[in-house]
Parts: sequence; structure tokens; C-alpha cells
Amino acid sequence: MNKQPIGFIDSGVGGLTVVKEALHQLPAENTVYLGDQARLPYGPRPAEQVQAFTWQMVNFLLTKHIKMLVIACNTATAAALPLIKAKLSIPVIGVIKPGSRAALKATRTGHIGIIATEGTVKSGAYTQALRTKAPDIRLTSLAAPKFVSLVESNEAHSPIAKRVVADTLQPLLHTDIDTLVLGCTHYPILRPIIQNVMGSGVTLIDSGAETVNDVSMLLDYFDLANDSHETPTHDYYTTGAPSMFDQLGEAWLELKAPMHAQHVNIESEPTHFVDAADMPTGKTIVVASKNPGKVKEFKAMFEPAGVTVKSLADFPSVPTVDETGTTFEENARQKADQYAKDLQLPVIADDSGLMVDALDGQPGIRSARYAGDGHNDAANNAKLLANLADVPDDARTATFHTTLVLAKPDHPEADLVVHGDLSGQITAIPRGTDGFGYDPFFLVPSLGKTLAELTAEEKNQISHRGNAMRSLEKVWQAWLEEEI
Ligand SMILES: O=P(O)(O)OP(=O)(O)OP(=O)(O)OC[C@H]1O[C@@H](n2cnc3c(O)ncnc32)[C@H](O)[C@@H]1O
Ligand SMILES: [Mg+2]
Repeated sequence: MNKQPIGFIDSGVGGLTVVKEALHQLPAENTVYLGDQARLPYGPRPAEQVQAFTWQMVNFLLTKHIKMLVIACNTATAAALPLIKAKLSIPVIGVIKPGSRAALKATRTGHIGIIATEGTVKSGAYTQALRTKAPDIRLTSLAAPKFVSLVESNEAHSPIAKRVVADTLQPLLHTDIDTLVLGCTHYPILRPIIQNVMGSGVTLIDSGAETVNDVSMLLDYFDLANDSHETPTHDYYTTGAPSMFDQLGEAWLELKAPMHAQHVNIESEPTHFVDAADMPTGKTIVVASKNPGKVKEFKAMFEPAGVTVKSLADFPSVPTVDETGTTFEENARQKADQYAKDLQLPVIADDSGLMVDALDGQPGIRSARYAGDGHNDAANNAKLLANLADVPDDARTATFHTTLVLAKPDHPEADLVVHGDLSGQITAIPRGTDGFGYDPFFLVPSLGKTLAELTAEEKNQISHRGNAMRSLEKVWQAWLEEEI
């Protein structure tokens, strides 16, 4: 007895045509499904990209402890099945061979038609699978790239669908094809229209449904079937919008209860096979910034200690957290706490800025948008100079400040907070070309240079951010390892 779920992956909702058959043929099995709707369609993508995306889906489903994987997508099967099969220790089943077998069984004229995505047609996977078994079989392949979007946009029963299907299948009419392989798991949703266009003399082969026969056989062969009498669970995940997934899925599977698909982000999953033995033993921390300069600095600190560093660029769909606090610390906490909660990973966030004494600490937390929303350094500098026009040299003192906050998911009380400062003076004339922001106007009196006249390394030795990082260096490891 094995209660672990069977995993199904597809570029969208099409793989549900396989799940439908699985629910029918294998009603005791637990299932987990992932549709990569955010990156659909797979059909026109290069094979290497389909392989990378497929690995990301597989790596996500492996975290659900699946006992068997069904690649319920012809494009992904064509591009990645052999690679994935070679690496995983669980049985992996694609949709192409079962579909081919059924087509050979069905044909009488010896002429089989195949409709599929461009990627599947180009791969020649069906031709190869069919010719291996029947070298003399006659085959006509046709790409039907528009069908996937018809299904995903819930147009499968509309008059547009009828027209598109009729136009696309035109080249197959008036041939002696008596069997047509629906070589994409989305296509069975269009089955009545396809059948109508092809006529009743043509047998349609649903590659996905045929696949479930193999799943059933392999469950028995490997003694993996679930013979418990508990009510099975069916979990659905999509990288796209769950509401759309639910709508299409509930209708197709004729569910009585709501589907409740969950949104997931798989973009940070590895794009290749990850051997459990190669998994980083350390932890992951996310830098709450897309600024590559900042990310690089944090990598230099964390990675030598075995910590994987990611940034917001690795999680494109996580909602942006606004800075609405009144202090650097409030802003940094806000970002760290919210991103940690959303990503369920430890996060480091920072907030920094320039405080000018003669301006009562302005621009302060508004440094990035001093001259208005957006990050316009030139406009910010111009406003700063104008406001300091009447202030004598010795009164133009200022401080750069950084607050860094490390947060763990759902435990804001355990935040680790460090600060760093750098004192200096605002010059009237800009000097130097390095750095960013207010650097050309920020004079470090002990060096007689502005920050823009220092190399990145020299700046880091004395800067507010460098000082905060040095404070953090002593304490972050203990904090990260501490269980809460
Ligand atoms: O929050 P992220 O996306 O990381 O980017 P940001 O530009 O808002 O970055 P900060 O909060 O760290 O900085 C706020 C502003 O303060 C100024 N600033 C901060 N550190 C600076 C430095 O080292 N040199 C010059 N200007 C700096 C600069 O104008 C920044 O846009
Ligand atoms: Mg900021």
C-alpha cells in the first residue's frame, strides 16, 4: 500500500484531461497537479527552455513526495521525458508512447494523422514512436498552435473555436486518415468540435487518457497502488491565476466541490536535476532588493558560509512592499517582515538615506524620491543644492545612514536589526564619477574626497552600508541558525 500522491505536470489545464481519466480509472489514488499557466504556451518555445521549465515543475512536485510522475504534456514529454526518466528514481510516464500505441491499434487504413503543438511536431517524437513499431505506417503531422489558447481562455465552446478548428484541420480532410492522435493534452477539451470537423469515420486518440492505462499498469507492477479506504486528496497548483484555473478545471472535471487551486511560484526551482546529496545543507536568504550591486555585496558575506542568496529578481510575482514607515528601521522592518511572510524564507531588507543637519535631517527616508516619485539622482541632487544655497560650508554637515533588518517568516518579534552611519559634508560642486545617488556631493573630510571619488572597495571600507554590514557580520550566523 502506498498513499503517496501521483504527480501530474502540464503547461496549463490540458493535463487535467489526463487527471480526469485517472480519477475515473484510479479513484483510490491521491493526486497532485501542477499547471505552469504563467509561462504558457510551451509549444512555440525552444526545447532547451521547455526542459528547464519542466525541471522546475518536477522539482516542485518532488517536494510533495510523489510516488510516480506523469508528464501530462506532449511538448514537455517530447523535450524532456528521457532526461527526467534517466534521473528520477520514481517511475516517469509521458503521453506520447501510450498515444502512439493506441493509434496503431485503431488504424485500418494504415494512415494516421497527428495534431500537436509546433514543439511536439518539430521534435518528431510521434513519428519516431510510431515508426519504431510500424516502419511502414503512413503519417501526416499538423501543428495546431491556436488550440491551446482557445482552451486556456475558456473559448472551447465558442463559435470562434469552431471556426479555428475547421480552418486548422482543413489539410487533413479528403485524405484516407482514419485515426487522428490528439497529440496535446489540451485538445480533448475540443474533442466534439474536432470530431465534427473530421467526421465520424475518424477515430480520435486521446493520448492523455491512454496514458492512464500505463499508470495503472505500473502501479501494479511496482506495487505502488493505494489500497487504503481513506478518501483520496486531490491538490491542484498553478503558477497563474487560481480563479481561472478553478473555473476551467471544475467544468472539465465536473467537480461537485470547489477545486481551490493554489498559486505557486516555481521560478526559483532549479532548472535541472538536483541530487538530494548535492542539496545545499545550509539555508537560503532572500535580499529584498533587485539592485544587483546590493545583492552582490550580500552574496559576498553569506555565500562563503554556505548560505544560498536569492533576490527579489528570483521571485518576479511576489507583490512589492511599499515603504510607508516614518523611520529607516520601520521601512526596513516592513519590507523584511512582509517579504519573509510572502516567500516563507528568511529575508534581509535595508533602508538607507542621507540626513542633512541644516535641513533638519532631510531628505532622510525620502532620499530616493526627494525631488518626486522615482529615483532621479540628478533631480534629487539639484533640489539638495538649492535648499543648501545659503548654508555656509561649516554648517553643511550630513550623515548617510543604513538600517539592515533580517526577518524570519511570521516572527517579526525575532527580527535582527543593525545600523551603520557615515559622517561628512555636502559640497557645493560635484566631484567624481563613481558611486550613485548623492555620492558626488558627499565629502568625507578625513579623506578630502567625495564618495564618488572612491573605488567601490574604498567606499565600502568606510560607508554607512559597509559599517552596517560589519555589525551584521558578527551576529547573523547565530541568528539564522536559531530555531524559533
Ligand atoms: O530599496 P532599493 O530597491 O534597494 O533601492 P533604493 O534606491 O531605495 O535604495 P536605498 O533605500 O538604499 O537608498 C535610498 C536612497 O538614498 C540614497 N543613498 C543611499 N545610499 C547611498 C550611497 O551609498 N550613496 C549615495 N546615495 C545613497 C540614494 O539616493 C538612494 O536612492
Ligand atoms: Mg529605499
